[in-house]
Amino acid sequence: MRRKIVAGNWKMNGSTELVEQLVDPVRDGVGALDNGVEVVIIPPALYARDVLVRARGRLSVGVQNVSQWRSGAYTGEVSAAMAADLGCRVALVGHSERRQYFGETDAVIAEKVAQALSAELEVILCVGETLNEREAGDAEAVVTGQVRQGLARVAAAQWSRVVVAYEPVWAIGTGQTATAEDAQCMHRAIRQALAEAGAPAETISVLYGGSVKADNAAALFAQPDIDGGLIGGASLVAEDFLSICRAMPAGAKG
Ligand SMILES: O=C[C@H](O)COP(=O)(O)O
Repeated sequence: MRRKIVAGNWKMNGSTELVEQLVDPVRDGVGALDNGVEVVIIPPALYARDVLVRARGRLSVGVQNVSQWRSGAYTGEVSAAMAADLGCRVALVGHSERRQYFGETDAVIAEKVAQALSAELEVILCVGETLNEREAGDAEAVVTGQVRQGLARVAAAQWSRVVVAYEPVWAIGTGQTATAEDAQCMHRAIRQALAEAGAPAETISVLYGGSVKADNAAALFAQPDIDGGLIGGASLVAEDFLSICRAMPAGAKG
């Protein structure tokens, strides 16, 4: 059986005011759900503590990035151990915006995954192809390669803290979503790649991200290999985010 997860990545958005307006209604709304979904808020690291003091129950808190180094003279970096020390449960690693704007390679991402897991955090590894890669027919090879390389250093005992998020880059923030069927195909391929990497693939949650909204979430979450969502823009409005959490079907996955 797999965990069903909806994570809200605020990206570089938010303020003290947004934390005050959004977290309590989301927490209370999640508390009233009976579909078994676990919900994560992933604010900018500076607001993690403010979100943490308001989050409880099935609402947990994550960070959007961690350093590939454990500690030391790395000005501006936030370590996985610091995030764990604060009470965060989850680290997002390898988001396409980190790959695109900060030059993160699969090798660096593998280091970050290792740091997060050794700090006892859960990891959501983000993977996804660009439009050019899809049009060239390379989408599956690119995505499964990112899975293999990003998770190359995961030890056998750590797989229970690994989640993968498939986000086609062309669908992020564009209003374009992969069809539920296309997303399902890629999720199946990701699960196959996980199995080939020696992971207990049928137990690992694979989330979909990229313009997920209240009106397309149910069709995506109904697919057998889509175990939840990684939500950007729609996670900044409590009612939009909660509608997506509510779209998760009640039955077991996997
Ligand atoms: O991390 C979240 C994703 O990049 C999706 O963002 P979006 O829902 O705004 O398309």
